[in-house]
Formats: sequence, structure tokens, C-alpha cells
Amino acid sequence: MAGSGTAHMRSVDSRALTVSDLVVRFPAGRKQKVHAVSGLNLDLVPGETVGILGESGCGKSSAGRAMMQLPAPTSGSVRLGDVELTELSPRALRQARAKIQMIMQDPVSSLNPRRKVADLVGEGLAIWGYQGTDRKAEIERTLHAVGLDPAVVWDRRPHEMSGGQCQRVCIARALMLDPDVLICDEPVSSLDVSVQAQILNLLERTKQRYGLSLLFIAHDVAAVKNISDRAMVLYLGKTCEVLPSANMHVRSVHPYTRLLLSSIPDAVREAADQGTRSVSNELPSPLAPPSGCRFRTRCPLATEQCAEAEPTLREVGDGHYVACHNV
Ligand SMILES: Nc1ncnc2c1ncn2[C@@H]1O[C@H](COP(=O)(O)OP(=O)(O)OP(=O)(O)O)[C@@H](O)[C@H]1O
Repeated sequence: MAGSGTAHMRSVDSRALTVSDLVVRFPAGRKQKVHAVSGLNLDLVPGETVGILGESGCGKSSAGRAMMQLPAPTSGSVRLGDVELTELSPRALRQARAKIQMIMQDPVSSLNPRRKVADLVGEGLAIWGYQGTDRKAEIERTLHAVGLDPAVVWDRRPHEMSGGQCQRVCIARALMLDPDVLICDEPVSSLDVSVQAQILNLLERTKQRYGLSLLFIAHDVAAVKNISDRAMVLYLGKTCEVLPSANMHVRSVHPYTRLLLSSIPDAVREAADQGTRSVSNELPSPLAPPSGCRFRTRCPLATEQCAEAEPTLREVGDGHYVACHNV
């Protein structure tokens, strides 16, 4: 698939998650389709955190949900370890989903308001047939692990807790199934700023303790930079750039990544602004994405070639891949 080849997929023996040529299209009206994700490739090695970055509407959540098969992608492959999720029967998929869990942006509405914390956290255990004291002890242990006191929250319902506490419950619920991969879709963006850092720290600690791989979806560059090993930048359903997160403000070269980074204040913005001109804020319609490079209508570097040919993802440095004709 042009525009985001498999080059950036690292050659390691074991991968927690391997996504190839992922396409998500939604029907819109009688003849049109929303091109939400157009050929995404991604690999996640055990213990790694990859951030998926991009502005609202660029397809981050659609990609994350398609990896969960919620719903299944239009086409493409999603391998969890050695298991191809797109080919599983509904029953086998339910079992496999224990190993790939997702936490959502709005923790309060993703929890059943009528159920108590103990039931919400313990519901997945039915899959494994846990009962009685085993079940209670496991729920207590997991609540402690996410920083909640079981004696205090056991009988509470979601509306009796803060957003941060509800997100901890969601994380506990996911951990109960002993996942290998946790997809976090904007997990802190609906929370108070003071609570955001606590939840990010919890995710980092949890990753270490439970040996997870994390996919961290966000539009917040600073959060991705803090928590991820690598960042993948999406624009209108396509990958623009993949690079190590640590020094991305210095190393990024794709004009779209630099535009995103320019929304970070202070010195980081200065670094990102060097060499770029201001560009339009309009995201083109995903019903009819621009020809060639999808970013060309907003790109300060665009040339005729960008309308004619789609740039493929090519390696420009160690672990650094860019899809652009002009950098
Ligand atoms: N169920 C759906 N039916 C039709 N179009 C959809 C559906 N879900 C998402 N879309 C469209 O697909 C595109 C990508 O949406 P998506 O939510 O994946 O982007 P995003 O980057 O996660 O944005 P946000 O951060 O706002 O959630 C958008 O144009 C959106 O309107």
C-alpha cells in the first residue's frame, strides 16, 4: 500500500501486536465512504509503548477500535502475538479479547452506571471461571494495584466517584483479564489537569508491573512524548512519520508533525517552527481525501509532485520513517 509501507516494522522475533495494511471505511450516504484509516502498519514489541498522534478526525480511534475488532476493519491484518484476530469466530474472538484490552476517553460513560465497582472490575473473570474467595481476592489485589482502596470503593457506583477514580476502575477491569496489549484511547483528555499526570504515572507503573505493551492514542503531543517510546503521526488516516518520542521536537521532519509540535508552547515550539510557514487549519473531508499526499493542501512545502504521487514511508534515520517528497 502506497504511503505507509511496512518498512518501519521492526525485525524482532516476538511482537505483541502486528497491524498490516489496516483499512477502515464507513458508509456515508448512498455512494460515499468516510476514509477513516487508509493502510496503517504498526508493530508493538513486548513492553513497548507506541503513541498514535494526530488531530481530531485523523482516524486514531477508528484504528484503535479496528485493532480490537470493534468493529472489524474493512480490510487488513491484526495479529495479537501469533493469533490473527480478523479470522476468528465470534466465540474465539471473545476469548482472544482478554489479551487485548482498551480503555476509553470518557471513563464514566464507559462503565455501566447501575453496577458496583466490585462487579465492574470482576465481570471479565467469568471468562476464566473464577469464583468465590479467589475472585474477591483478585479484585482486591487489582484495585490496590490501581491505587483504589477496596474497602472504600467496593460498593460504589460510577456516579459516586470522580473521573480519575472511574478511569482507575477501567484500568483495573482491563487488568483483570491479564492482557498483553492495552490500547489507551485518549485516556486522560477528559480528566482534570491535576489528575492527568497521576493516571499517566499509573499507566507507566502498570505497564512495568504487568508486562504490558501500550498503544497510547492522543492528540496531546506532550502526553505522547512523556509516555511513549515511539510516536506514529497520523494525518487523515495515513501515517506521516514514525520516530522515537524522546527527542521528537528536534528530530521530526514531516511538515505535519512540525505543525502539531508547534502547538506546544515555549522552546519546543521554536524548534518546531524553524523552517515551516504557517498553514491552513482546515482538515480536508475524509469523504474525498486529496490526491497524492493527503497533507498537501495544508503543507507549506507542497509541490506539483505532491498532488500526483503519494509519498511512501522511507527510513531517514535510526527508527525514524517519513512519508514526504520534500524532506
Ligand atoms: N461510526 C462512524 N461512522 C461514520 N464515520 C465515522 C464513524 N466513526 C468515525 N467516523 C469518521 O471517521 C473519521 C475518523 O474518526 P476518528 O474518531 O477515528 O478520529 P480521531 O482521530 O480518533 O478523532 P477524535 O480525536 O476526535 O476522536 C472522522 O471523519 C469521523 O467523523
